Amino acid sequence: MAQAVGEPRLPCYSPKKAFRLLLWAYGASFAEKLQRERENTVYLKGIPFPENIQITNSEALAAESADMLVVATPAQAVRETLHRIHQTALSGKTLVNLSKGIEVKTGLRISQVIRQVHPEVQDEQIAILYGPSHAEEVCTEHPTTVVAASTCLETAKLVQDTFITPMFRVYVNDDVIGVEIGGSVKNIMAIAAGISDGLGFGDNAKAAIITRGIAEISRLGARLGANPLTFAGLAGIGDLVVTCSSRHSRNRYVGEMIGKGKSLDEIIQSMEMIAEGVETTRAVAALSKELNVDMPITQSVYEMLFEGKPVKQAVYELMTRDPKFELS
Ligand SMILES: NC(=O)C1=CN([C@@H]2O[C@H](COP(=O)(O)OP(=O)(O)OC[C@H]3O[C@@H](n4cnc5c(N)ncnc54)[C@H](O)[C@@H]3O)[C@@H](O)[C@H]2O)C=CC1
Ligand SMILES: O=C(CO)COP(=O)(O)O
Repeated sequence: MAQAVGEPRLPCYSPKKAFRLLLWAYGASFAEKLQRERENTVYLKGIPFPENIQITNSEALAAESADMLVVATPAQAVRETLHRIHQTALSGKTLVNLSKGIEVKTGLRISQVIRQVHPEVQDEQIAILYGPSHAEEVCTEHPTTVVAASTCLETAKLVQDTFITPMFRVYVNDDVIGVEIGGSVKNIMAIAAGISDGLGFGDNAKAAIITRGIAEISRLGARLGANPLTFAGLAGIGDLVVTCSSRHSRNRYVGEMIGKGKSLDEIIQSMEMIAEGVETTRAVAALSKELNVDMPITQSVYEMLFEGKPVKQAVYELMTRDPKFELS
């Protein structure tokens, strides 16, 4: 974009931080490819790695040499990945989770999975970094805001300090439950929003999904002990808006293809990347039943994805439920 004469120049490019980064990649051949090409041509083509990133396929090396570990595998793979790390490697270290989802086989949030696999890790060592942050925009330094949550504010602030740049603004929160529920359950709403797009519905329908979606997310969060205000924040409405409206969203894409009549299997086969909302729909549909929390959009997405309910029938059923009081 042309810059107007006299307009102050934005300090667009963040000063590089002096951290040494070791990226653990899944699969030896993928790790070698990344190290050789110095670029992730599969996921972020055209973005060269900064010089301070090295790649490894050794989880032992990655964990032992780090002061801070960042977990960013697909949610359902966090458990098996952490199992490969020896407990002594985590002593006194901060673990930052980016992975968004609820584990299907246990119904646990990712911080709970971390604690279950590594009981020696204390809650105070764990932080969650969530928010509206598509990698495609972060890596081109478009302004992005996220939230670092930990039960220990010092840990949240350490993560804030570590990740913040002029184009990547990090807030802190102590509501781990709210941040994890907001950032994970929004993926189900993104599938619903995509289905709406695939059916050719418009802005009214999208706004309805976002608004009734956050109501549903808040109900589940409140039942689990979250602070309701967190859902007005970056891992609540922020994450929800971006995922329901972005062209980068994989979950919205899955929904759009479902809305256009494709089967879930063929959509997933055709994708290189993970759409967390699919498995999280399974987990949250079960959790909402177990906890007796009314989550009609989640239930409907579950029926469309896994029980073959026709999309138009699902929309009709959602729209003709008993009339309700808005704030219930
Ligand atoms: N891409 C994005 O913009 C954002 C992603 N996230 C979250 O980060 C997590 C990862 O997302 P992406 O990097 O986008 O996914 P992706 O699908 O692009 O990459 C996932 C990575 O996990 C690896 N992987 C696959 N199976 C694995 C296994 N069994 N064990 C360990 N690693 C395995 C793959 O090799 C790949 O490098 C997800 O939970 C996502 O919701 C959060 C914020 C933004
Ligand atoms: O959580 C995300 C952005 O903040 C990624 O969402 P999608 O997986 O839907 O692309």
